[in-house]
Amino acid sequence: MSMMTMMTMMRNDLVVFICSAMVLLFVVAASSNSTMAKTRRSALFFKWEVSYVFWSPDCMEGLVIGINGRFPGPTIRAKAGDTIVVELKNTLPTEGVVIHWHGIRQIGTPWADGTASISQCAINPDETFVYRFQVDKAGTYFYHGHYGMQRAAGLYGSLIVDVAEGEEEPFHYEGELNLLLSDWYHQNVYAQMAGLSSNPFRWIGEPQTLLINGRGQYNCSTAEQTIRGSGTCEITGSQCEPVVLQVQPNKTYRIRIASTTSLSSLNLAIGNHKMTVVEADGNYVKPFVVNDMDIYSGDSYSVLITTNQNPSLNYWISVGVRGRLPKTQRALALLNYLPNSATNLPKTAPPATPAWNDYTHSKSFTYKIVAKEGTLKPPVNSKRQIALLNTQNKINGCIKWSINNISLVLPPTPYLGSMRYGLKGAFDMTKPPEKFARDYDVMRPPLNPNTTQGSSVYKLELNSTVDVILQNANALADNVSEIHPWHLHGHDFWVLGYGEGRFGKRDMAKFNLKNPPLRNTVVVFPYGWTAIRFVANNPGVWAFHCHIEPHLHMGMGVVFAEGVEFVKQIPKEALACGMTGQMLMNNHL
Ligand SMILES: O=C1O[C@H]([C@@H](O)CO)C(O)=C1O
Repeated sequence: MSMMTMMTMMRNDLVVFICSAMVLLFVVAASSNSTMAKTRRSALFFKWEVSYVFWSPDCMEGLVIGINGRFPGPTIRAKAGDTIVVELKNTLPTEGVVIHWHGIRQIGTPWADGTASISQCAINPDETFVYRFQVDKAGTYFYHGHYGMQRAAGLYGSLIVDVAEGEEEPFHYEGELNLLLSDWYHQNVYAQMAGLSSNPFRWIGEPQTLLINGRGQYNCSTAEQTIRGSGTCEITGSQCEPVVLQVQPNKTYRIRIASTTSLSSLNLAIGNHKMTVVEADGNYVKPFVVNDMDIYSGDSYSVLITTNQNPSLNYWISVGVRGRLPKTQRALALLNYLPNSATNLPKTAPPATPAWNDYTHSKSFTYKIVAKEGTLKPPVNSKRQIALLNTQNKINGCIKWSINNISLVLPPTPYLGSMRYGLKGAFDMTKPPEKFARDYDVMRPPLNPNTTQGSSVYKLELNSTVDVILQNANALADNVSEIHPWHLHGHDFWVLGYGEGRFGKRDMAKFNLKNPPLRNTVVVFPYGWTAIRFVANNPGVWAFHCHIEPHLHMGMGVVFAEGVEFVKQIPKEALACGMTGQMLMNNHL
């Protein structure tokens, strides 16, 4: 099919749907065959425009990157097996954009992963790109910008996938609530990026505000007063109005929680209510009960709560910072037992966030996460073990993060196109290191802080089982080692284990092969290691990186690729830049 025909078809499809509504949602039954009645597949169409919007996420006006004039972006709700089609128009005046569908594996559609320089060319201003992919697995997901630091600029929203028609979740609930957590900076991301690349280095610092569903309250006296409406900010009816979750007494609710923070690791607790964790990153876990939970950037969870407390009261939902000395006021939302008024404030103070450096507490939560019975088990052996040491380093006096002494810089031609068409020189073709020096002391700052930059790729044998050991270390300053949540694109992985200090061969004996949780994001604790296993069975090129936005910007990531020769139907729009763009101009693709 020619490019023109394809574009015309796409346009014709959409012409039918264009109407005055900003977001169009059409459900098209794709199969009504009787044998498939239970697994009816639908296509859901969305028409989005990305633009700058003046918004007051925390009662202070700033500029966000919004979708269809709103922040956060619209929630997508689909059923497992559905195809999502997002026609994304970039109306940012002078910069490109892409959207990553976090947690969706993009099986067979690696070009729709939404990673600039990896899966596609950034969409130019005034141009449109059509993402078309299947959501194959029920769960709690989200989407976000994956170009520069556009996620931190507010380009994100929820993506919720229900079980396929006729199927049931393995737990029962009567109502559902959704909390998309994020952090917010008053400094714009362009100034943040410039600071991160400057010498002397300018760190972004802690966020001004934590947001719940895009709402927070900066400098509004105390958040408690804010909810009461007696703070220093004008709250009522505004964009920063606190979130109120309405519930009926004596029912079970599923709360979906996801974090798309730029920096902060979070802890969430609900006054008087225990939470039963049942899902993590779109995979069921063996249910366990907690009073509070940690959520790292890139994580998503579902918890069940039962509204069995005193029905004449309302309760606080409190979100605070973990792992870094908190300078940001905790965020509060209200669990509002109906028919109580939401102005009826809880009698007790919001639940306290555990001490920021109480890692024992964090570890005890993380270690409780194991797979629900019946979850796919990992292969017993792996074919290859890649050890990735993260260090904080310097290049020409600028601070970087490196993996095995390479700080990731992305090439101008997206890998997917350059590898698919075998273009030489599109990126650094040397093999990146699989190990780090035996005598590297992870407990001390690097002896030689200088590092190198690179764009090399870990090529994985298609369908092979790969183990990755994420090894944390001391940063540049003495006695500092930070939390890093690592996110893998294109796959779920099993978390085989965690440990303290430097990983050694003996630690393999302790790998959990019985019920390791399947996830797409996992934390590496300070001075610790985390081991994961996955099967490289999804042809494409996939980022694996720290989900802390400034850390990725400073080079904290690697690129995996498998079976790229089998990738089909990369839309030309995904290739229209760099060397693949030149080939298109010369009619060679
Ligand atoms: O990447 C980072 O840089 C700063 C600090 O290490 C240097 O100023 C910080 O806290 C980070 O997480």
